Amino acid sequence: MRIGTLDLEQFYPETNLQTVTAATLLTMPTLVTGNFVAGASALGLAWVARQALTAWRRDNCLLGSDLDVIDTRDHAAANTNDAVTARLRKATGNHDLTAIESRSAQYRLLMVANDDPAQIAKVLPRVASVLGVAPDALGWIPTAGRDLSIILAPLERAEWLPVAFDESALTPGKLIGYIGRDVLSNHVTYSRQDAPHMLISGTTRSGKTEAIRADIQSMRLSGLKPEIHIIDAKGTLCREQCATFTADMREGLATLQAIVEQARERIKEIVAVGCDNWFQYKAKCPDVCPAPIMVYVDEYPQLRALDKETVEAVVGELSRVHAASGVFVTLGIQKPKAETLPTEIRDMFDIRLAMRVPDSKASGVAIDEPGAEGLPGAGAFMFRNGGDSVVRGRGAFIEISI
Ligand SMILES: Nc1ncnc2c1ncn2[C@@H]1O[C@H](COP(=O)(O)OP(=O)(O)OP(=O)(O)O)[C@@H](O)[C@H]1O
Repeated sequence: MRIGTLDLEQFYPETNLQTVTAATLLTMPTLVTGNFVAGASALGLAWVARQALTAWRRDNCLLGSDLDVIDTRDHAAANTNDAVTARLRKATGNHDLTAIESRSAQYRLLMVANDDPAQIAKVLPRVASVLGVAPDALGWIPTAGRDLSIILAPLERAEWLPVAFDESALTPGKLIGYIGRDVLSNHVTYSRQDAPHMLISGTTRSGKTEAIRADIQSMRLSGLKPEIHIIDAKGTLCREQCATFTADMREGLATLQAIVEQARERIKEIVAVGCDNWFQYKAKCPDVCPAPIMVYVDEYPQLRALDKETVEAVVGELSRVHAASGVFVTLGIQKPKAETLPTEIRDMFDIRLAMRVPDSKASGVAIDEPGAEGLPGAGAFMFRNGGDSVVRGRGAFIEISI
């Protein structure tokens, strides 16, 4: 996912000289030998492949996936931006264009109804100057919906809007986590049923603690009465309502070992009634199925430093062997490193939330791609759920709830 890189070549596949030349050279031998049908088919195939690649690159330019048509009601008050509208009309000669401005947490969004994204792409650098931002800081979604393009201009930090924790995005009876809102202001959520364990990365002041708080709140609001255990070396999560809290790593390890015992017993119970996992068990035997157990370990490397082998064995058993037991683990980590988070463990943590991390290597460990090192902090995130593409946005600020 890229925000702000604007490559005009993406919008002119038909006139891309290199592609046409390469395809012509490739098909030359068949044409020379007189096999015109094979030559023409190869040329056609090259053209179709180029079109498909272009569409893919264009659609992945910002969000990495197809977008639903934007529901403007979800955005903060939308207004026509006259300066941008005038500049767009002048630059394109299209007097039907109107830029509607709204805001997401960190961006000013300009929605432009149009049937020719290329026309707007060409004038984006000039629009950037009207908005007072560098052209490469502009985000651009050329195919945001039917005849709709969206230009994203980053807001000054002082203008950022906090994202309220919005309970309406959750579903009672389901373990849905509320992350926050993406760059277009859509809710970002995930389900523990799709992937049980979560990794939250972020340096100091990045918003990691707030993200953990939002997750705990989400789980509580599921109505499934989760049993919450918190192991937090810094102690900042001590105000959360929970079954156990400790800032002492030895005690934390003992808590995890006790939970592993419970997980082993649960798996026996689940298998005995012919189920594969806790969710099936819950659906089949709601009266006897035990509550979900949520474990939050903030600053995991500190716990690991206590006794590397034992901690890894316990976290490995919980996350891998007993992943179906209804025990859900969330690890918080400031500086994700391959040494402290070996692949065997990391691979079990499919829900990845990265706030700002120290460098691109850490971003690679946190979210399997660079970028989180450039996040501005205070809740700005990159989020990935399993194999899905990364979503950018701003995390919920739990103090404000809807
Ligand atoms: N989602 C958010 N929206 C707005 N502001 C936020 C958000 N998350 C965090 N902040 C701001 O950033 C500050 C630091 O957040 P938080 O305590 O979560 O950071 P942290 O990464 O856990 O840092 P530390 O490791 O130092 O505790 C908060 O006090 C708040 O002012």
